[in-house]
Formats: sequence, C-alpha cells, structure tokens
Amino acid sequence: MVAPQSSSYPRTDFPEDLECHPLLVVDFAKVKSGDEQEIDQLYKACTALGFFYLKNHGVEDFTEPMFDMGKATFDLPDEELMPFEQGDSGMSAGYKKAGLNNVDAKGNLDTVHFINVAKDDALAYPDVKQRTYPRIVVERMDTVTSFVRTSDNVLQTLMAVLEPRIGLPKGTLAALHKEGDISGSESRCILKPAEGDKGYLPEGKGEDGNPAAAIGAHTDFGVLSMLHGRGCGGLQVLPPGTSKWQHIRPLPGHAVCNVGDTLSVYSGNIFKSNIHRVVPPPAPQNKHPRWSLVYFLRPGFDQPLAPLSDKSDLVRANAEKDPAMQALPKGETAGSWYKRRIALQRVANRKGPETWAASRGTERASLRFFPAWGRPLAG
Ligand SMILES: O=C(O)CCC(=O)C(=O)O
Ligand SMILES: [Fe+2]
Repeated sequence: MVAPQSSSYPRTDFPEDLECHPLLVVDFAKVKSGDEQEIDQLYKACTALGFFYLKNHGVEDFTEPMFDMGKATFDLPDEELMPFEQGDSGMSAGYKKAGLNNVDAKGNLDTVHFINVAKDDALAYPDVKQRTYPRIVVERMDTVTSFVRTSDNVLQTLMAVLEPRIGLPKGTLAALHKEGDISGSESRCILKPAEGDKGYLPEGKGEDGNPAAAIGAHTDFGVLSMLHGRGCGGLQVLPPGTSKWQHIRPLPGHAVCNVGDTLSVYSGNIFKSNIHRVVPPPAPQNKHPRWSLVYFLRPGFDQPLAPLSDKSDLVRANAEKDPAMQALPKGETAGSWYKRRIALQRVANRKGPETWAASRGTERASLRFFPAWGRPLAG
C-alpha cells in the first residue's frame, strides 16, 4: 500500500554531511520587540549575503493548509487549470505549468508548477483586483488570505526596522507598499513532482553538461521574500565572488528570507539581492515530490524604481559609488521591472539567448559583474 503523501512530511532525510552555506539566524519575535542586537543581526544579513533564517515568525500555523491547497490545486485536471495559467504578458498571478518558463540562456525548461495568488486578490476577495483563480483556490481563499496577511506583516516589520539603518525617514518604504495600491506581492506554492507523478518533467542539460536547474538562477524581484519548505533541500545560493553553488540546509521551524531587487535598488545597493536557484533535492530526497511556499513582498506597480537618494544621504553616497546602481536602466517602475522579468522568462516569448539576458534583474550585481544589467549583453 502507498502511504499517504502527507505522512512523509516534514522530510528529515536531508544528508547530514552535505556541505551547505551557513546563514545567520534572525529571531523575528526579538526584532519585533525592538531588540537592537537582533536588528543588527538582520542588518548584517541583509548587507552581506542578503539571505537569512527567520525563526519565531508566527507563520508556522499557516503553511500546511497552504501546502494542502497547493496539492488539491495541482491535482486538478489540466482542463480546469489551464484557463488560469499566468500567460505570456508578464503577470505572475495564477497557475504556472512546469515547462513554460526558461531556466537559462540555452532555453532549458523549468520543471516546477506554481500556484500564485496576488495579495490584492487575497485581501479583496470576493472582489477581483488582478485575476480569478482555479476552483480549489477560490474554495480555500480564507487559507490564502490568512497566510498572505500574516506573512505580509512579518516582511513589512522587517522592512520598517531596516529603514533607519540606511538613514531613511520612518515610513518611507511603507509608503511604497500601501495596501490598496496594486502590486506584485503574492503567495506562491511550488511543486516539483517526483518522477512518474502527474506533471513531472526531467531537467534539461545545461551548457556545462550538468543537469539544468528546476528553477533557473535568479534574484527575486521584490523587497523581501520568505520561504518555507517541508524539509526538502534543493535551494542553492551562489555566494558573491565564488563560482560554486551551495545548498541551503532546511532547518525545521526556520523560514529562509532574502532581499530582492527592489530593496537592493531603493537602498542604493546597501542591501544585497543574491542570486539563487532550485535544483533537484540531494539523494535520497530526489525520489520524492519537493514542496515549497513563498510570500513575496513587492512595491506598488506605479512606484518608481530608483535609489531613494533624495531621502537619505547614506543611500545617495552608496548609489553614487556603486557601478550596479549607475548602470540601472532609467525610468523603471516596480511594475515595469516585474513585468519585464516575468514575461521574458516565458518560453513563448523567447527569441534566443538575448531574451534570457533581457529578463535579468540584479543578477550581475550579485556576482559583482555589471556591465549593463537589465538589458541584453552584447556577444
Ligand atoms: O523553492 C524554492 O526553494 C525557492 C523558490 C524561489 O526562489 C522563487 O520562487 O523565487
Ligand atoms: Fe527566488
């Protein structure tokens, strides 16, 4: 008899001896209570790798109902899911079927399914702000709303305590993320099916002959992301100045948080948006489906995307000396950044390797290499 899937979560078989990149641990309860030492730790994490573990965040109770919602959604037949596929126009909300995004310049396909729900829709339900969703999501919108609300509060709190550290007046960042302003903030439940399961796709072959990624190397688009797993590895970071991808060890009760592009840009690149990717989990976990769940906090679409130099001398000084900030495309908004990045990853929009290059955000800055990022590279 096949054991029900839920009995194999959380997984506890991530290999003990696999070398992993260590991350600083931040205690959210302490940050929230104003503990300056803990805020120092958060500041350190966001200015160094831009990734950290977050504990005592209060989202724990909301994650399993989200995974259940994801499973029931991905179990729907394609006829029910495809009308809600995110499409090729640069919208992230909706279902994303595996194989419809590229993962690299060569044009390899991604191997994961997403069900993304816009914060705008979750909070306004039953009103529709961005789009409608598959039946299961609608039936369980209470679950999504609770997850979105709780996660959004956590990330808004982290964003607020970081403000004074970079000389920004109180409320500057919150004003770019006002509730009711349409934004790219969203929840995302991710499934990489096990071999033989519905919707499974094998990874392609990368340019170097190694297997391609399940989710290609990228930086996140928004301010902060918060990721929950169910004990499966597969998330990797490329630490700045290195060329070896390193696993992040899943730790029970700890979310993995990271800075995204818009926080990096608003801060004049004081805060770092680090490149990461997803590969099949290490054996023996690779025989099992891999589940993850993210909440992305992103600015209102209409907000300009440029260093907040007129609000902080520290930001201005950093932006003026940082080549990545100097190379930023002019006239971007948070919405144009998000839309370009999402649309140009879609297989249907691919013309060649230049399309992948044009989908990039701060990846080259993350690698400390930034000739003209955000636009195609010559050659
Ligand atoms: O599934 C993961 O571990 C990470 C997902 C991710 O990086 C993303 O969706 O942006
Ligand atoms: Fe990501």
